[in-house]
Amino acid sequence: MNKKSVKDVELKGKRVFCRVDFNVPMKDGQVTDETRIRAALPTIEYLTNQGAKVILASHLGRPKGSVVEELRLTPVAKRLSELLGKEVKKADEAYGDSVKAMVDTLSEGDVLLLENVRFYPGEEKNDSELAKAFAELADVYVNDAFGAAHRAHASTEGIAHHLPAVSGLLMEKELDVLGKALSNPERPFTAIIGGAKVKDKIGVIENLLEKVDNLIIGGGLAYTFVKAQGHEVGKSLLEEDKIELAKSFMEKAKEKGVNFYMPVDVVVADDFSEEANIKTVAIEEIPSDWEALDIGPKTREIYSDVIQNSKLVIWNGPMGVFELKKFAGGTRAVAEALAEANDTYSVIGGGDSAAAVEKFHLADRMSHISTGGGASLEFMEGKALPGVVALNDK
Ligand SMILES: Nc1ncnc2c1ncn2[C@@H]1O[C@H](COP(=O)(O)OP(=O)(O)O)[C@@H](O)[C@H]1O
Ligand SMILES: O=C(OP(=O)(O)O)[C@H](O)COP(=O)(O)O
Repeated sequence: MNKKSVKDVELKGKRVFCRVDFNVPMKDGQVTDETRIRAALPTIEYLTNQGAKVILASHLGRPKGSVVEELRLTPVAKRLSELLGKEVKKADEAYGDSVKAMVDTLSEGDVLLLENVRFYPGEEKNDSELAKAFAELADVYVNDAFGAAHRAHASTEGIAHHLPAVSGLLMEKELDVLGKALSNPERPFTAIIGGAKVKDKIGVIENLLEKVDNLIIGGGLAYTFVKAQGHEVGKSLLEEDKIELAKSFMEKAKEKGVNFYMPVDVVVADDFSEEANIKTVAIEEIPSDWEALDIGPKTREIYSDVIQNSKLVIWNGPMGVFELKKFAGGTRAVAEALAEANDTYSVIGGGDSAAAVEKFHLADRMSHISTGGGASLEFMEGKALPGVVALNDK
C-alpha cells in the first residue's frame, strides 16, 4: 500500500485519535458479535505498546445526528476492556472541553473511547468544524475503520486533513489482502456473487469480469440472469430493469473467456417461510407461482468443484435464504467447499456471508473474512475509498 501506516510514525507520548469500526450488533445492551472489536485489537495494542495515548472513535448504528441512548458505546468500552485486559475510559461525548479534560489525564499506553460520533449531525456531513474539533484532541490520526472507509465523514475523512494521517494495521491488512486478490490474483481466480442486493452488486460483476477466470452467480441475484437467459423465474427475486444489463454481462463473459456459472437447479417454495412446501426443479422449470430460494443439489456440486479447483476465491452474498433452515443448504455447501479447499485462498466479504460462515462454524477455516461489507464491495468495484485516499502517502 502506498499510504503511511502506524509503523511509519513516532507514537511515543503522542495523543492518537484512532478511528475504528465498532459498529457491532447489540441486543439488550450487550455486544452480540465482537468480531470487529477483536479485529481492531492489533492496532490498539500496537499503539499502547508504543507508548501512545489512545483516543478511540467509532460510530454505532445510524442515529442520524442525535443522541440515541441504546447506541451509546458504553457496552463496547466494557467488552474492549475485557479483551484488552486493561481499563478503557469512556467519554460521554466525542469532542469539546470535557473530552479534552479526559485526554489530559491520559498517560502513555492508556485507552479512552469517545462517544458515538454519529450523535453529531456534522459527522456524516463531513463538517469541517467537527473534523477540526476531533483533530484538536490529538497529535496523530490513525484510520483503522476499514468497514467505514467508503464513507467520507468527519471522523473518517475530514480529520485526516488536519493531522498527520496514517492507516492502522487492520486497514492495512484488509487493503493488502483485497488489493492482492484483485491486482495480482493467483489463478484460477473465482468470484462468487450472491445475496439480494441486485442493484448494489451488478456494478461489481462488471468489474470482476475483467479479472476473474470463473464467475459464479447465486442467491436472489441469480434470477435476473436466469430471466436474461430466457427462462421464467416465477415469483423469484427479479430486477426487471437489469435484465438487459445481465444479458450484456453474459456476452461480455463469453468474449473475455470467463466461465460464467449459473444455477442449473433450484429449491423452490410456495411461500417465503420455514413452513413452505418446497421442491427441487431444473432451472427452466420454475413454476409460475413459486419462488426460488436456494440453489439445488446439482448446482451445489458444480459450484463446489469449481471452488476446489480454484487458487483464489472471493465470496460475497449467500446462495439462498440461509436464515431459514430449508434454504440454507446451498450456502452451507459453498462454505463447506471453501473450508475443505486447502489450496484455495478464500476471502469472504459482506455482512451476511460472514454471518453465514460464522453460523456454520467455519469462520476459522476461511483465509480472510473482511470486516467491511459495503467497503470491500466498493473496493472490489475499483472505487476509491475516501477514508483511505485522505491518508498520507508514503
Ligand atoms: N433466492 C433468494 N431470494 C431472496 N433472498 C435471497 C435469496 N438468496 C439469498 N437471499 C438473501 O440475501 C440476503 C443477503 O444479501 P446481501 O445483503 O446482498 O448479502 P451480503 O450482506 O453478504 O453482501 C440474505 O438475507 C438472504 O436471505
Ligand atoms: O457496518 C458497516 O457496513 P457493512 O454492513 O456494509 O459492513 C459499517 O460500519 C458502515 O456502516 P454504515 O453502512 O452505517 O455507514
